Amino acid sequence: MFDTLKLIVLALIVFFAALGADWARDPAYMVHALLVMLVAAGLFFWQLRRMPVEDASPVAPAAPQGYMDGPIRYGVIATAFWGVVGFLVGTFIAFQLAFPALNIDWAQPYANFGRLRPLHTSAVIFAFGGNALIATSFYIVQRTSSARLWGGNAAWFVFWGYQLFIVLAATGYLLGATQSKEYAEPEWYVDIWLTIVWLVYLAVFFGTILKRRERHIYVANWFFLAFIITVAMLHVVNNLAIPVSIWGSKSVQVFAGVQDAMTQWWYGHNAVGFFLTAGFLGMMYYFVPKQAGRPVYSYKLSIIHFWALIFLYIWAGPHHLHYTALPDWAATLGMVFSIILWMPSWGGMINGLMTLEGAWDKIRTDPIIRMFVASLAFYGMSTFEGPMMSIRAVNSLSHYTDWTIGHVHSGALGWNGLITFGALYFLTPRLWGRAQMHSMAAINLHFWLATLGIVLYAASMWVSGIMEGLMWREVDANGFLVNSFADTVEAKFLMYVVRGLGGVLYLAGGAVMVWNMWMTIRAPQARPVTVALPAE
Ligand code: HEM
Ligand code: HEM
Ligand SMILES: [Cu+2]
Repeated sequence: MFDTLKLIVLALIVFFAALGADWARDPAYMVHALLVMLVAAGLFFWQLRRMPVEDASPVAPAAPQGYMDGPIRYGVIATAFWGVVGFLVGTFIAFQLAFPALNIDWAQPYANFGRLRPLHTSAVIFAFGGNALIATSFYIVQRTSSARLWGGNAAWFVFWGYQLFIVLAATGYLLGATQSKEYAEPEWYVDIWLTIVWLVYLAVFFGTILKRRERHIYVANWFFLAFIITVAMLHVVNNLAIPVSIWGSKSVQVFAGVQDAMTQWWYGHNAVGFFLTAGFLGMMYYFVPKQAGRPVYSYKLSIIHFWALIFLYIWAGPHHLHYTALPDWAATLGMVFSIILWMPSWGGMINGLMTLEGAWDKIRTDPIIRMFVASLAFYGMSTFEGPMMSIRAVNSLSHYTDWTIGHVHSGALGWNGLITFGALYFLTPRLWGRAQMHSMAAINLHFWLATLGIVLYAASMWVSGIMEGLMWREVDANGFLVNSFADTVEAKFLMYVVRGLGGVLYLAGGAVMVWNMWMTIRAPQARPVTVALPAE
């Protein structure tokens, strides 16, 4: 009965998607409708073939046992795949900025900087970071709750639904569909789809916590839960829009003017705070103690900095809107909260680093631990730099310059990137039942390629950012501006090349990791995959 219903729904989706493709008002909508039609048709036939013939034996299949690691294995591969794609596009747009001729004529308008930039930011944040968060949260919540993922195949829906979201978003950008909100570029129907997937994700995660067999909810799960709930709220409010037509991708924002700007940066800043910070802290609180073989340094500190972090982050958004039409008091509020935010941020860093107390020698001997430590160091750096940049006087120099880009990437490449690599190295052997990663030397090489890449990236952007900021405000004795905008662009050329080379190194490190993961997965199995059953 339920299976037949599924078939009917899928057939309806195929029908309406075909209609949408025919009546589409723009190319992005048409391509997306065709894509949805193909996916739904594929699912229709898959479902049809799975349905039992009439007199099939009535024996019910045994209820699955143990942890549900299938979607996590796929998530680990997806994380590595989208990571390399995102780094590749990042490196390409970095060279586009240095050599504008790379906006190749015949590939216009699809491959110009304007369309590839959001492709990069979404690929690294949502595809690479998002898959890492979903996979690790599913892994961690099961182990720390001694329970199998709630909701049966819902976890598979979350995985595949999320990949569909990524493909719709990415192809949409290339075809010119965007609502022009940074980190929230996808158009209305893609947003609706993500909302559905995200609510199922929340249900699976929270359902697993509810059926846990441990009395205690481990602190990593608090961070993941805060991340999932807050991102749902941010996503829905920031994407409130009215479509111009249900057969087209264009929509109109509900908010206008400065209200729209404030909503956007409330979203944008908390995407950093909850997606790139709280979720990744959840990862940190599981993998660092596990890999170090030590308990968390201070459980009390983890609780205090958790509540401080989520309370403070939400107010800091206006630091993105200094010297705009936003009222001064609001900008001051954002600035003050940003400065206070330094403390709980460092609380997290200290808790992570001090977990190594008594095991400091591991930094020398264990390349995975070294990745975690470097990641925490970059987290500490960018959460010191951020509060500083929130101060109005500093922001008047840094805003609109490459300093911001340097800040972003010391956090993104250093903190988010390195901790994810460490987590992938931790998970791959365990999920595929191998004794350890294929090559420790390759992890070491990856560490140095990535670190050197970050250093080149951040250093070149600090130099070029502060230089252009100072050049823009330089005036002569009569009060006239000394430099034209083009002068600053010219002056930055060398720094852009250095940044691009940093990207090449970081990308090369990613390629080494993919090779290492591939070799590990291919190696003969050392122990059974289901190592542990949820404790009864
Ligand atoms: C190979 C590595 C990478 C390279 C070469 C690279 C390069 C770039 C470039 C050239 C830009 C545009 C800058 C501009 O418009 O002036 C950019 C923007 C951005 N990238 Fe990356 N990127 C890399 C990795 C990452 C990763 C791993 C993340 C996140 C996890 C990330 C997040 C971002 C964000 C958020 C922006 C927008 C910044 C802003 O608007 O202020 N990038 N990247
Ligand atoms: C206490 C922590 C932090 C504070 C107070 C903070 C503050 C700031 C400030 C003031 C800006 C510049 C706004 C502008 O002039 O336009 C900024 C930009 C940014 N920061 Fe942070 N930051 C923090 C941590 C981080 C971390 C850890 C990451 C990444 C993992 C990050 C990612 C970003 C991104 C992506 C932008 C660029 C937004 C855009 O304009 O597109 N921040 N941050
Ligand atoms: Cu911010």
